[in-house]
Amino acid sequence: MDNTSVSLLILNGKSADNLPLREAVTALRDQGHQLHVRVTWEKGDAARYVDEATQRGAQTVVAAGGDGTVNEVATALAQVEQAMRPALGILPLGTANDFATSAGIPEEMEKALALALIGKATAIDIVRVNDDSYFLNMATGGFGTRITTETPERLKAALGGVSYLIHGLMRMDALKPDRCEIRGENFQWQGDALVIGIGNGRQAGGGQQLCPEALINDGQLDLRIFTGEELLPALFTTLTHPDESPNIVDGSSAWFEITAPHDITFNLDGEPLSGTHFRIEVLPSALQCRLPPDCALLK
Ligand SMILES: Nc1ncnc2c1ncn2[C@@H]1O[C@H](COP(=O)(O)OP(=O)(O)OP(=O)(O)O)[C@@H](O)[C@H]1O
Repeated sequence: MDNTSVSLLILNGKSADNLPLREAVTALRDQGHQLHVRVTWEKGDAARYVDEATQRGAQTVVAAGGDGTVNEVATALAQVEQAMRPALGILPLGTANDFATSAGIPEEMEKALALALIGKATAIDIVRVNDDSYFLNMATGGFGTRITTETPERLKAALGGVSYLIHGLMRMDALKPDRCEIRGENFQWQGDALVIGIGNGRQAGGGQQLCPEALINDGQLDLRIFTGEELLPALFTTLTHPDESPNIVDGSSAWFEITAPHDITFNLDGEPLSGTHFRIEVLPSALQCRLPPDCALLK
């Protein structure tokens, strides 16, 4: 890529007041990059800015925010005609940044922005759920009418690790195992599931490796089902001694179909989706993403 290429940076408004980012943008502009910055106010703004980027013929759209921002930008990019689709760059500015962290994106602002603008673009998979929902990193699902997909902001800031995972994925008091059937290529399972993790990427919930072997360019999804009655013992054994846990079922497939008599709520990189039937399907090599050369998520 040359310095005359056009890039558009979509910045989550929550992170707009960020001096290191301002300095990094200035530094890259001084190097000759045509970099437009757009700030979001609410859901839907990212998609509108991706439209603008496409109309400008931008080579790159940078998602500057957390996993939810990356998801919104990636979802919008996946719907752009392939020939016109800009590459995705990522600037981690969220609370958890699970995708960026596991992909090895630098935390330092200028390095991350340089990678997002001029790093080598690699084809990666994105995942479609039913007709029009997508995720790039991970879908986590469970039963319970009061399942929340968002941790209250202050709690999120105060808690890390497992506490965040538990609160972020689902509220303990609402979670109960329930019957479901999961099918994939050469995979069939029926039973009481407590939590279902389907990974294109590896980690969710602030650093928890739910699908530790997942790769984002292998055309496959990694599935991990937590069975058993209670989340805490299951999670504890899983996260500390995954090989010994009796409460885990693993699978791998390019698609999974999940059906249940009662509503399941899936958290798709932060976006909730409820229903009794889900078809979750990998779209191989659907996005070009600027990633570090030694990215652990690439095969
Ligand atoms: N100006 C804004 N203020 C508050 N929320 C916003 C704003 N602009 C967009 N959003 C919403 O923020 C959500 C995405 O937040 P994002 O995931 O980037 O941050 P985060 O929750 O801190 O990240 P992480 O999931 O990595 O912890 C989306 O639902 C988006 O619609």
